[in-house]
Amino acid sequence: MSPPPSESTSSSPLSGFFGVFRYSRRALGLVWETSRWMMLGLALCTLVAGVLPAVAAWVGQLIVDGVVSAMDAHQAATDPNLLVSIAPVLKLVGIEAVIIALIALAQRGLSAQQSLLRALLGQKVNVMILEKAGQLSLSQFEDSELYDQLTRARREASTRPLALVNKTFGLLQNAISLGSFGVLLVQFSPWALLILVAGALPVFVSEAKFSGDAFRLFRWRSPQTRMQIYLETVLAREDSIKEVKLFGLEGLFLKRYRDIFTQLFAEDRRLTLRRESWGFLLGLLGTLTFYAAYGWVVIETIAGALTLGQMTMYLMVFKQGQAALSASLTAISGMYEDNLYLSNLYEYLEQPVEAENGTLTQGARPGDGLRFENVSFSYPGGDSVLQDPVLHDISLHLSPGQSLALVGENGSGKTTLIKLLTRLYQPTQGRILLDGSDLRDWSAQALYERTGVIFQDFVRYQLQVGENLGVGDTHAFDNEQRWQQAARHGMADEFITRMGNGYKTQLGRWFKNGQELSGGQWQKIALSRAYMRENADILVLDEPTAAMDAAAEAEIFTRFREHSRDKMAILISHRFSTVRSADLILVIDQGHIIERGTHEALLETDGRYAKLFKLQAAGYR
Ligand SMILES: Nc1ncnc2c1ncn2[C@@H]1O[C@H](COP(=O)(O)OP(=O)(O)OP(=O)(O)O)[C@@H](O)[C@H]1O
Repeated sequence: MSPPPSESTSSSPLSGFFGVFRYSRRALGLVWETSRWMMLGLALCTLVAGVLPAVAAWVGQLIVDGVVSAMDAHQAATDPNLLVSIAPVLKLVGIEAVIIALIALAQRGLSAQQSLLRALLGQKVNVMILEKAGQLSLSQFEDSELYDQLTRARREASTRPLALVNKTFGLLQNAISLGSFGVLLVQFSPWALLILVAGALPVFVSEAKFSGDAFRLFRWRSPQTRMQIYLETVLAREDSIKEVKLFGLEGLFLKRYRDIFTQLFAEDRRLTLRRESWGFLLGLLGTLTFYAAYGWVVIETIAGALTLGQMTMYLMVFKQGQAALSASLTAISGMYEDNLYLSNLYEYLEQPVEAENGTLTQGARPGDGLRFENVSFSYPGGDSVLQDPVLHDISLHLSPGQSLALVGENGSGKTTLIKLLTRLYQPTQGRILLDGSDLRDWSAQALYERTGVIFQDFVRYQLQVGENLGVGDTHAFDNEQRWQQAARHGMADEFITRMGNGYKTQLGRWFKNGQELSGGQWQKIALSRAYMRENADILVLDEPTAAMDAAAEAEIFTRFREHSRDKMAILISHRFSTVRSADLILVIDQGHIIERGTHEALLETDGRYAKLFKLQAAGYR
């Protein structure tokens, strides 16, 4: 593993400072879209909580000076009336109490709105992230950098945008307070204001720098964090725990998990210690300036230049001013981190999506079927440029009513061919035509509706049995009649009706009363899911019966042939018993078609197919 990026690459604190506001506008926009009323409420509470502390300090001065002059008047009076002397001061105390109550109200209002917004905004950002995920192509998903961005974005989706908004408002509130304190302080001396600001500046510079370092660290080590998340999943999920236990992998994986943590923690500790020590040293400067100003105010009061009330007010203003300033600086450095998070989020959200140009819902030559014309393909990314293409110069034609079987060793490219045919990837060379028109020109919707595919690694949804079928056709997701019809075709109805809740039985172990199915039963579910596509005329089964018993397999194919009589059927199988009846068999070897023909013709040729067939047949004898 390479070391973390050197600190020399960090941006200057000044550009960091201006960069701090880069995403504030977008974060505010997000809040505005989420709830206008709450945003206005936040602004109002911020204003109130910002202005009133200075007003309270000013009223405080009036009270102290009022008390002093009331005391003098009371002593000098020949006929002292206590009520008359204290009435004006008591009125001021009452006003001060109301102001403090208003500040408390504004702060409660802020925290109530913030906590409601946190939930709403978290949900909104998560939905945005997931919607975007739905638009990405398969190859984008397989790009590890994009996947990192997605993981990082999801990890802090519910907190960061609101944190940025809160800090922006907090900053605004403190800026208003500081401004109003400034108005009071300037009357004492403009230098006092300057001292206050200068004392706090070094802390800000160091905070801006360290937050930048923290984020770069966070970004740099995202692959390790992902490995940790992955190990957590493997060690704590029911679908992997069986193998982990039997192979005794707990110790091995836990060690790896701990090692990653130890390494990451060492970096964290280093950064935290540096950040806090610098923070303390530079913070001392702030304290020093505060006490210097304190001394100054005291001297001026003793010298008679300030009244007691003014002294109290200035000390309060100094104290609160400094608190507001350091809160602003912490907010700014926090905003810097939030900004870096948001930059990652928007980088992800703004990933270009492959334009969907196709609009065709009908081909140029309806009924022509599928054609591959000199198709070659390499997987994007990685070292694939240096690698041989996964498919070379593939040409084939399949008419409606015909069946095609693909045979070949593991990794020869059979599934890849299906991925191209379903437009999950685009050919690197050549083209694929459906009814005489390039697949690229077809509308995605029309294409998906015409194809029913079951991949080897079909998804086992932790939903009800019926819904596991319903996902095959979103228009009929809840349609129980259609579930039953599809299940009968896929031979799943028999075991489904025997289950406790029939089609409403929950599958998987994630939820209460969830039932687990056998491998073959899951395959029957997947197969039935493909049959949900009533209008599909291209049916593709990639190893659909590998986990089924021989009787079920034979029955499945009899039904499949009946169902696909006038359709295009494509079958991938390592079992020759299922392959032999196909109208056309292609033998693929390292991405090349090396033989093609019917079962009988291929046996006659006595090539690779004949050899493999005889090998398998011998195994059964
Ligand atoms: N997403 C991917 N990215 C990069 N390479 C891939 C990807 N998927 C498959 N490959 C590579 O492409 C080649 C063909 O894989 P493919 O899955 O098409 O084989 P297959 O013939 O279906 O194999 P099997 O019989 O084992 O299912 C393999 O060498 C594999 O390593």
